[in-house]
Order: sequence, then C-alpha cells, then structure tokens
Amino acid sequence: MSGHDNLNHAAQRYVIGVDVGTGSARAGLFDLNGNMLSVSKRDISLFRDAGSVVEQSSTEIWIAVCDIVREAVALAGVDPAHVIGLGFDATCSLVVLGEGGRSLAVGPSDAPHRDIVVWMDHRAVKQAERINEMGHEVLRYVGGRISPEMQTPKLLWLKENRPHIFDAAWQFFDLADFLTWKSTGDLARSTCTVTCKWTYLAHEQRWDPSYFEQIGLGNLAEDAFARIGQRIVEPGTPLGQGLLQEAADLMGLLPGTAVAAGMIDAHAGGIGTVGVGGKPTSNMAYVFGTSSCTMTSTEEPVFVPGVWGPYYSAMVPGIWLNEGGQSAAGAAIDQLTSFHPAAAEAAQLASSQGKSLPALLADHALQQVSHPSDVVALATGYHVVPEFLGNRAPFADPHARAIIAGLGMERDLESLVALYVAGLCGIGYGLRQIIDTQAGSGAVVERVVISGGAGSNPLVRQILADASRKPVTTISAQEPVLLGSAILGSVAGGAFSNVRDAMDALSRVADEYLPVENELEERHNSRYEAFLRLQETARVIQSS
Ligand SMILES: Nc1ncnc2c1ncn2[C@@H]1O[C@H](COP(=O)(O)OP(=O)(O)O)[C@@H](O)[C@H]1O
Ligand SMILES: O=C(CO)[C@H](O)[C@H](O)COP(=O)(O)O
Repeated sequence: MSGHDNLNHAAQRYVIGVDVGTGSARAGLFDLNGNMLSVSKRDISLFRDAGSVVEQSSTEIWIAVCDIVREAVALAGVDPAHVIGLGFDATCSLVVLGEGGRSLAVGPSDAPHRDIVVWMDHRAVKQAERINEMGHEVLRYVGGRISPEMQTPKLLWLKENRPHIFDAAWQFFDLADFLTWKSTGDLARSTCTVTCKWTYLAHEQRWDPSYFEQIGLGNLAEDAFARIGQRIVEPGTPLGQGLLQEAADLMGLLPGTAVAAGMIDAHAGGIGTVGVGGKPTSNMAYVFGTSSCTMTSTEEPVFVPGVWGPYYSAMVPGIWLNEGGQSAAGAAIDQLTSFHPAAAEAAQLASSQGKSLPALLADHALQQVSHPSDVVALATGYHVVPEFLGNRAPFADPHARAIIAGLGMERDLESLVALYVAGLCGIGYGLRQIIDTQAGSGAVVERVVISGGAGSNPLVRQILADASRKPVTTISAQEPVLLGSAILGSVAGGAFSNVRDAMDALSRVADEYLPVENELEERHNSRYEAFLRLQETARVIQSS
C-alpha cells in the first residue's frame, strides 16, 4: 500500500459513540481525529410514580439507540463498511431481565415495559441506610456510604418488595452493559459500571461475597455472580464477535463491527475531557447535565468521606477515581425555575424562539451586563442551595433538601432571571465545596474541564469558574461525552492500542474561562459563606 493509500485508508475509518443520558439518547459519528461528522438524538421517556419512583423502558431505549445510530451513519453519508467501532455510555440505571431477555416490571405499576430503575430513583433509601449501618469493608471504596442511587440497595429493595421479580430475573445489568449485551450477546460487564455502582473491587479484581451475604443478597454470590457479572473487562475491550446480525440490521451497520465494553455517561465525559494537557490528574472532569458529576483522578487511592470511590481503573485505566457532584444539577435549575410565577410565560417565549427555558434565561442575563461575570449582581439578595435531590457530595446525604432564600412578591421575567443566576451560583458553590474537601484529603486539581448539555453554555461556564475559583476549560469537541464513548469504540476497533493513547490523540483544549479577579471575587466569597450557612441550616432543620 502506498503512503497515499494509507492516508486514504485512515481518512475512511470512522467510529460511533452513543450516549444515553437521563432525558435523551445521542449518537455521534467521528473520524479518527476526533471530528464529529454527524449527530442524531431522540428523547426518551421517564415514568414517575408516587414517592421517588423513576423508571424507564429498555425496549424504548434500545429502539432509540438503533434509530439514532442508523440516522448518524446516513447523515454523515459514510459507507457502513468504514465504521470500525462502536462505543456506548449510559446513565447508571438498573435493567432487570428475565429468561431470554424478557422485560420484568420493576415497580408497583406492574407495567412490564418499565424494566429499568433509573439512577435518580430513591426507592431504596431505607435499604441503603441499613447497609450503611452494617459498615462492611467494601463501603470504604464508595466514599464510606452506599448511595440509594447505586445498585445493591436497589437490588435489595427488589428482593424485599418484589420477590417474584427478583427471583425471576435472569440478569441484572447496568444500562451501558445492557446495551453492549443487546448489541453483541456478550454478558461481560465493564469495570466502570460494576466498580462504581455494584461494589466490585477492581483493584483486587474480585467481588466480595461476604458483603452480599451480610446485606441479604447472598444468593447473588451463591451462583458465582452469574446474574450480575462473571467476566469483568476494561472499557474499550472488544466484545463477543462484534455486532450481531439483528443489531447490525437495525443500526444500518455491518455484522461483526467491533463493539466496546462501555461506561457510565459521566465517565465517558471524563475520558472525553481529562486527557487535555496530557495530565489527567490535574484536571477535574465536570459533567453538567441532568445531574452533575465531578471526576478526579489520582495515582494513589485517596479516601474522601462522602465522595464516591476511590475506584480503581473505573475511568482512566490504571489510576484511581473519586466521583462527586450533585444528583440534581440541570434538573435543579429546571425545578427552581418551574416554581416562579413567570415560568410558564417564559417557557412559551423560549419555545417561540426555539430555545430551552434555561438558554433563554442565560441570554436575558447576558443582555443586561457588559461582561458575563457581572451577572452575579443580578442575583443580589437571592441565594439557592440547589439540593432538591439530596447531597451527593461531600455529605452523601440523600435526605438533604434545597433552600431558596430572598424571595419577594416579584412576578416578572427579571426576577426569574435573577433566580436562575442564583441557582447557577449555588451549583458553582457546591462544586467549590467538593474541590476544597477533596483538596483537604490530598486530591488537588488545577482546572475543571467541562462537558454535558448544561455545560455547553458559555455563561454557565463563566459562572462556574467565578463561583468555584478554578479555571473552567472546554475541549474542541462539540459533544465531549459522545467523544468519550467514540474513544471506546476506537480502541475496540483497533485504531488505538489503549484508551490513554486515544484520549491523548483526540482531546484538545478549546477555551478557558478564568475566575473573575476584581471586586466580584469578594462578592462570590461572601455568597459562598451564605451558601454554607444555609446548607448547614437545612441540615439542622431537616427532620423537624
Ligand atoms: N443554559 C443552561 N443553564 C442551565 N441548565 C441548562 C442549560 N442548558 C441545559 N440545561 C439543563 O441541562 C440538562 C440537560 O443536559 P443533558 O446533558 O442534555 O442531559 P442528560 O442528563 O439527558 O444527558 C437539563 O436539565 C437542562 O435544563
Ligand atoms: O450517577 C451517575 C453517574 O455516576 C449517573 O449516570 C448520572 O448522574 C446521570 O447522568 P446525567 O445527568 O448525564 O443524565
């Protein structure tokens, strides 16, 4: 082959990344320089019931995923034979399937298509509390406390409340592992999913049966973990024989196309971003979508009470991860703004302009100032601790609740804008609190590298930099989370020999948002003090 042919050959190889977030699934087709040639998206349903039940349908998600992959290939106009690999990431939601992959109803509605307990479902709060009281050694590797967002409390809830479903279940999957199984028929689980959400000890490459016995899930251990994962592989590992014929037909790809072991969505955002500057340990990945996830990598394990981890090899291979963030972040902004009297009118205005409500509010805020950092002045008197769905870090407290301070009788759009800015500041102060807490335990970061739907807005980035006092960096990829899953596909497809090499090659710094250094710095410092005081007050009054 001539040099010219070689170049052509490289230019004609593509990879696909699929990201299943809470509210939508996206597929992006990339070349091997990290350029995204096409993207396709579908909204996915959330079914909510009384209490904190939140469910989804794996069938709906699978159909959406196949459709968007087919669309992305068609939009880019590439020959499917030139697609060398496919990677998946998804929220860490629990999929429950019976023999032959039949959907099992996970909740009280008994609707069989509702076979996913979504990550944000807090039905297992009591089970999590009981597990925490037992204090098993494995909890050291989840920040000291298991979260009801993780899978073992959810499995225990199923066993106690829907024993017929628990007994009938053939496989319990994290959503990303479900998608790779559907695509290839391979039951392997990813180190990322089982380490972060199922208490697999990746640093020792084993499950701990005594944990499962102690908490009342001993039968999962008795059959050598056949229902939750016997073969655990690194993200990016090629699975099975690649795409099955049926999946390939649905996706418009060739059977045998390499499929990579996947990742949780936040972690894909992490590998899509933290490689910039060549030093993942200096960078905190911040994935700002429905929730927010802070992902910090260290060479040695760092134990930070209240911050999930340390997890070995769960994101960047061969190093440790601490994961914090907030359960509701974009969702907190949505909830906060929905209470305001001007919300419905503003939402209509936004839709008439083809924007989301938060995007409209950000634009309105920017129109009133000469520099983005100045928007903090619009929020004067308003303070928000946006913990609508508990505190993920650094308190690991699912019972924590939000506080909104400073409300008057205002009904106008301006006050809604002010509330929105105060909400974003609150998200930024939560980030600052996590950065400070981790630094106190030895995990120091120099910058925040941002991704996620909410993180794509320039005003959001500037407010986060000002509130957290860290530079906020963006990478050149338009969709860093999709790039992360495409990186996995590129490794499985043989374009790179490992994830680290692919990260180095494909992520490039784009912009940097520096923390403001004029008198507004002091304004943020005093607002941060107010945030801490209000958060403490919320904790004190929680049970009264
Ligand atoms: N400019 C913005 N300001 C604040 N929040 C935003 C903004 N744009 C989007 N969001 C929020 O981000 C969330 C969607 O992010 P995305 O990453 O697409 O979601 P998913 O969790 O489904 O992956 C929604 O809660 C949305 O309201
Ligand atoms: O717990 C998670 C990561 O560890 C969830 O998957 C995540 O928080 C949900 O992600 P998103 O906000 O992007 O929908």
